[in-house]
Amino acid sequence: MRATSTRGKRGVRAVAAPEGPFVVGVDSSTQSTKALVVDAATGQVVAQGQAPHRVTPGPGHESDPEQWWEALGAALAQCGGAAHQASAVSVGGQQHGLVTLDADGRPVRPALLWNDVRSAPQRDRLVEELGGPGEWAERIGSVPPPAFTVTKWAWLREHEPEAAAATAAVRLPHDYLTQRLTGEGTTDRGDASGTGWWSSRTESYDEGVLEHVGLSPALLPRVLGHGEAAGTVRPGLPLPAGALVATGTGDNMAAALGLGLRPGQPVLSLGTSGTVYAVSPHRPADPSGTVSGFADARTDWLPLACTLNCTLAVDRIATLLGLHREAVDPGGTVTMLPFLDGERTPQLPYASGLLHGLRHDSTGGQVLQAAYDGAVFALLQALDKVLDDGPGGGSGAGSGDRTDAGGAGEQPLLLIGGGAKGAAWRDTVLRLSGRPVRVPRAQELVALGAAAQAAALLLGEDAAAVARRWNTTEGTAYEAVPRDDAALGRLEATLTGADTLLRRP
Ligand SMILES: Nc1ncnc2c1ncn2[C@@H]1O[C@H](COP(=O)(O)OP(=O)(O)O)[C@@H](O)[C@H]1O
Ligand SMILES: O=C(CO)[C@@H](O)[C@H](O)COP(=O)(O)O
Repeated sequence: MRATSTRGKRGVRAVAAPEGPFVVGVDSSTQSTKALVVDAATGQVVAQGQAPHRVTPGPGHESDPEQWWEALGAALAQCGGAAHQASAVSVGGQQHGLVTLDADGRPVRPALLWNDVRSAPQRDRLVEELGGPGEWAERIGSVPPPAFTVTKWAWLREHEPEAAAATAAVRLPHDYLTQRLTGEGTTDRGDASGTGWWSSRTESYDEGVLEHVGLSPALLPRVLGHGEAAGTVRPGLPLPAGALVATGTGDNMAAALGLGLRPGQPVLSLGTSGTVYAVSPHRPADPSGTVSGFADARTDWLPLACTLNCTLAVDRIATLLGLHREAVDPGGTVTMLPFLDGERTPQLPYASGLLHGLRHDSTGGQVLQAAYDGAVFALLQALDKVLDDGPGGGSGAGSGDRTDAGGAGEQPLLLIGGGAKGAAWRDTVLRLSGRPVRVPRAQELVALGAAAQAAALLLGEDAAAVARRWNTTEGTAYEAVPRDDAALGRLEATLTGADTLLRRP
């Protein structure tokens, strides 16, 4: 396959002396916090740091929010003096997590994370009790999967009523960190749209849903408008006191900003979660529940499908096989559905991993390749639905802001997230999608998007325009290869054939 490198005049890897001012972008995601100090003029990353998070193993996935705050301090400390010169900061964070705070602003219990599927029974009940999938899609914009905050709050009330009763404030991960910086309870429309209690129809909290789950709106943060400031950094924190704090947003919305996405441009992100999404001028409302109808961090929409099993699941299979993650072999008849955490796309919260088609001559490398194939297959199955979403029959249809790269079928998939660094991931996406792929050279697109949001607030610009000015999509382009329809057919047949097994609680 042929690869070509694209390079703009002022790429994010420019080596010229920074012009300033400096801004800080933060990605507080599932596995770690990453902080970038960025030159607002050029997008050049002048310093960066990263510190890990602990996630509980087992049926539930939880993390202590205090630990995210400590990780943010550690990541900023690694940035050295540059962080102390920052004039603005913004925080992108993993979506959906339920952070419950007491009257003193301290966590009542660890946060329930997006990939914790224990709330699947509460989810099923909520969808039924409030009018069914069609009503949820029309009213909220999404049929909530067990990832959404509303299902986690329902789980908490049922399983730990004393923790729910002690809760004086409910926050999302990025809200929690923003509040630690500013002292103010704020959020943005992008992250709010993943709670299940923010209506994309009215663009406000849905009091009917909140009443149904016994949550007072007074416990929720104020939803800031696009471009509004969340506040300023308080004294005594690991950033300059008085620096501006932008709204922040969910990690996928931040990456969309970081790429300066135009409507219709598809993105495939390979991290703890796998996601496929595109910016759209149309409000999504998918009653099948495959596409979450998120708002983006500006004034558009972000139809998105998300899998629970992506890089961590494939790395786990590699470890079980005793293989390096790149040690894949082509060919063979093995199929794997690597649903180690249950799955959200397809909607199989009770599923576990499934291996099929083993023969005497199957190699370990083929089994590993099958894990990559299964993870990518789940994402690609949802991609067409993501791109078809909206009344115009395509996420870019009717938009004056449409990319000039031609029809949706010809658009390269932008491949981002930690997995985009790996050849096995990239080759699997090329082989199963049949699409051209582009891997931006800039690697931390969530943190870069948050930095663009901070720069936009500081300079009075639009955040996506800032990212475009920074040339963040510059990178290596890979030509399309013929799609491996045989492998896709085997996966489809395994998924259909094992349906009963995969649905069993
Ligand atoms: N060189 C690499 N090749 C392939 N995968 C990689 C490489 N480096 C990191 N990863 C993968 O990236 C994942 C982390 O991606 P990231 O987007 O940072 O996750 P998250 O934002 O969910 O915390 C790890 O689980 C790991 O499997
Ligand atoms: O649940 C979703 C999106 O709906 C996830 O994409 C989370 O936002 C977690 O992201 P990562 O930590 O994997 O980046």
